[in-house]
Amino acid sequence: MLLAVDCGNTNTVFAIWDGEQFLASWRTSTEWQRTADQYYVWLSTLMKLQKLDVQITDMIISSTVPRVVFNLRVLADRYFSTRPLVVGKPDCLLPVDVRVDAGTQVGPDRLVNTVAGHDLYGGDLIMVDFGTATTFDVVDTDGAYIGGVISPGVNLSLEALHQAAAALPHVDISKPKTVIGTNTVACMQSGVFWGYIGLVREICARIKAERARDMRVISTGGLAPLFQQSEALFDAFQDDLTIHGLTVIHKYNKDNT
Ligand SMILES: Nc1ncnc2c1ncn2[C@@H]1O[C@H](COP(=O)(O)OP(=O)(O)O)[C@@H](O)[C@H]1O
Ligand SMILES: CC(C)(COP(=O)(O)O)[C@@H](O)C(=O)NCCC(=O)O
Ligand SMILES: [K+]
Repeated sequence: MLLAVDCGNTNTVFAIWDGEQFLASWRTSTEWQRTADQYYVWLSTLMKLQKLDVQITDMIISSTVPRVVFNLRVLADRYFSTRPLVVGKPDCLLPVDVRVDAGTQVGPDRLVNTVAGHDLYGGDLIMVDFGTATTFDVVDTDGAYIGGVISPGVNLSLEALHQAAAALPHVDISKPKTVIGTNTVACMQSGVFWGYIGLVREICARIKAERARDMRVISTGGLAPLFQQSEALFDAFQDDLTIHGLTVIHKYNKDNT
C-alpha cells in the first residue's frame, strides 16, 4: 500500500493508494516542527476511524517546504520501515523531461502536476494550480515541463491587503455580485476575484500565443471551480491532480529500478 504525501506551503495531503484507487485521503496544515510521532498518531487514528486496516509499504513525498521532509523521512523509516521517494531528489526518476535553465530548482509540486497532466491529458497543456501561490506549468507535446508562471495565491493576495493596510479587514474570497463594490469587503473581493479572472485569462492567452498553438488548460485546487463558474477559463478541472501524479511517479520508479 502506498502513502502519497503532497506537502504545500499551506496544507499537506496524505492519501492511501492501493494500486488502483485511493482508499482515503486526509489534509493537515503544513508545519515543519511536526514530528514523525505526531504524524503517526494523527494518521493511525484516522485510519482506525475509517476502519482501514492496511499495511503501508511504500511512501512518496512531494514537498514545496524543504524542512518538512526530514520528519516525513523519519515517519517512513520508523513506522513503515520504508525509504520514501522524494520528488526532486536525484534518485526519484521522472517519466517526463524537465527543460529549464541549468541550476533551476523547479517546485516538486509543479513537476508532479506536469506528470499528472501528461498521464491524464497528453501534451500541450497548461496546468493551473491554485495553492498558496497560483502556478501555471507548461507541458510540451511530449509531456516535458518547459517552464511556467508563478503568481501570488488568491488568499495570499487578500491577506497581503489586510496585512499592509490598517483599515482593510481579513476577507474570504467569494464571487462579488457586481464589479463596483459598495462596501470595503465587496471592493476587496471584486479586486481579487475579477483581477484573478483577468490574470488567468491573460496568462493562458499569452502562453498559447508564445507557443503558437492551441493548448488545453487544466485546473486544480479548491478555488478553481469558483473561477470557472463565471467564465469558461479551463477545459477541465481535476481535484486530486497532484496526488494522482505522485502515484504515477511511484509506479514509474517501481517499473524502472
Ligand atoms: N475548497 C476550498 N475553498 C476555499 N479555500 C480553499 C479551498 N481549498 C484550499 N483553499 C485555500 O486555498 C489556499 C491554498 O490551499 P492549498 O491548495 O492547500 O495550498 P498549498 O497546496 O499551497 O498548501 C489556502 O489559503 C486554503 O485555505
Ligand atoms: C511556486 C511554489 C511556491 C508553489 O507552492 P504551493 O503554492 O503549492 O505551496 C512552489 O512550487 C515552489 O516553491 N517552487 C520553487 C520555484 C519554482 O518552481 O520555479
Ligand atoms: K499546490
